[in-house]
Order: sequence, then C-alpha cells, then structure tokens
Amino acid sequence: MPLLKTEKMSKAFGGLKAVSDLNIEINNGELIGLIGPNGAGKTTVFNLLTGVYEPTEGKISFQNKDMKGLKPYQVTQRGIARTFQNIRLFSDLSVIDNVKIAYHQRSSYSTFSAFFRLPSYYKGEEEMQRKAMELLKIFKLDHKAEEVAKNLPYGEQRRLEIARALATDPKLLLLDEPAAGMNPQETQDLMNLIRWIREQFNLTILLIEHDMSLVMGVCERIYVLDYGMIIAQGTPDEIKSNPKVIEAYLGEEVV
Ligand SMILES: Nc1ncnc2c1ncn2[C@@H]1O[C@H](COP(=O)(O)OP(=O)(O)OP(=O)(O)O)[C@@H](O)[C@H]1O
Repeated sequence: MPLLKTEKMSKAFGGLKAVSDLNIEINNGELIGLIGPNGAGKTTVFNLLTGVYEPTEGKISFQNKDMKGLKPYQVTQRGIARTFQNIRLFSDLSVIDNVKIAYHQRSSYSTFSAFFRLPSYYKGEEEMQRKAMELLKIFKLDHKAEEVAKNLPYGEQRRLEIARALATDPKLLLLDEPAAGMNPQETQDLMNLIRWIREQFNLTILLIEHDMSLVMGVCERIYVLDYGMIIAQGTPDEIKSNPKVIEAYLGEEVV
C-alpha cells in the first residue's frame, strides 16, 4: 500500500488547469523528485497535498485515508510537513523558538495546563527545549539557538526551515526547492543531509528542485510535470534520456 496516492488530482484556476489528472504513488521510505519547467504546476501540487487548495477533481489518500476537506494544520497532524520556495520562518523570533513553535503544534500537554502553568506544562516545556536543541545540533545550528532567525545567512535559514518541519514529526516531508540560492558546496552538503535525515527520521521525501545535480544525485524516482500533466516518470537515468523531457526542457540543461 503506498504512503501517498493521488488519483486524477486536478486544480483549475478559472480557465487554467494548473494540475491535470495527476496520478502519483509514493511508497514508504522513498525519496522522490518532482521536476518541470517554470509554471508547470509543481508548487500547486504541494499546495494540494498540504490542504492549502482543495482539488477541483480527484482524490488524495495518505496512509490509506482520504484527505478530503482537511485544513493545513490537520494535514500536519496527519504527518505531512513542508518547506516553502520562499523561506517562511518567524523571522523576528529566535532560531530555537522557531523550532519550539512547531513542537507546540503536536504537544501532548493541554492548553489548560499551559494556562495555569501546571507541572505537566513545565515538564513539557523542558522536554521541548531539549528536543529542539537536539534537532538544532543535527542541523549544525545549536550554537545559533538564541539568534534572531532573520539574521542567519541564507543557507542556514533553509536548514532551519527543514529542522522546523521535522519538529512536527512528519512521515512525509515535502521540500520546495531546498537548494534555491545555495552555492555548489552548500548544495552538496544539503544532498548529504537529505539522505541522512531520511534514514534517521524514517522519512519519505518528495522534493521539487531546479538544481538537476541535486535531483539526479539524490532521488530514486522522478516525476516530470509539464503544463500540469505528468509527461514522464522513472529513475534519474531514464528521465535524463527521455525525449519528452528533453523537449519540455528545450533550451534548459537537463543533466
Ligand atoms: N493562486 C493562483 N491563482 C491563479 N493562477 C495560479 C495560482 N497559483 C498558480 N497559478 C498558475 O498555475 C500554474 C502553475 O503554477 P505553479 O506555481 O504551481 O508552477 P511551478 O511549477 O511551481 O512553477 P515554478 O517552477 O516557477 O515555481 C502557473 O501558470 C501559475 O501562474
């Protein structure tokens, strides 16, 4: 049984079909790429999977359960987390608070105990602080825990966004252009990090990326979108030599 399945998932904006009859299946533990030229519909797919948009037609199932009508926070609680093409941190908060807020989204202590500052609240807070620091350590951001997020260099903000997504304890992680704005060394480090977190956190990952060296280097399977439709799917080698893909990317570098 696939972890995520879309059946004929479509999204129209007025007369424009941004996503058309999309059938995707992702199995537990896979690392999958979603690529395509500008405007192909990739981000719209992420917005559909995370409850930002409702499909105009079709169905999304996650862990064999229908996702129909779920709000983004409910999708997070079901186990899907994401990062954004344009980084969306709480830029005026500290690095560690950005992660702790994400823990709050799934914390077990009640608002009641938080309001009255009951012992369970303090225990919860301590535990959260400890876990947040552990996550920051993994992302080599622990020494910057108290810095204001917006003051971090760009590459570190991207890493923090991934750390924050992981704090919600997802089963499926959606990464929207994680290497955007990174230099080749940062991209290489990110590739290693993505592989490593998949193992450590038992994750399944779907990533959108324009950097073909990252996609081809890290993904096991790739879906190619063009004009909202899947025009090809397969291993990196199959995708690189697929004539439809080469045509869609005409004028752009595929390999
Ligand atoms: N909220 C919206 N309202 C109207 N049209 C939209 C909306 N969001 C996206 N679109 C259109 O849907 C199409 C797909 O856009 P989308 O952002 O999903 O593409 P993309 O593959 O992520 O592109 P890029 O690689 O440039 O980020 C585009 O033609 C875009 O203009």
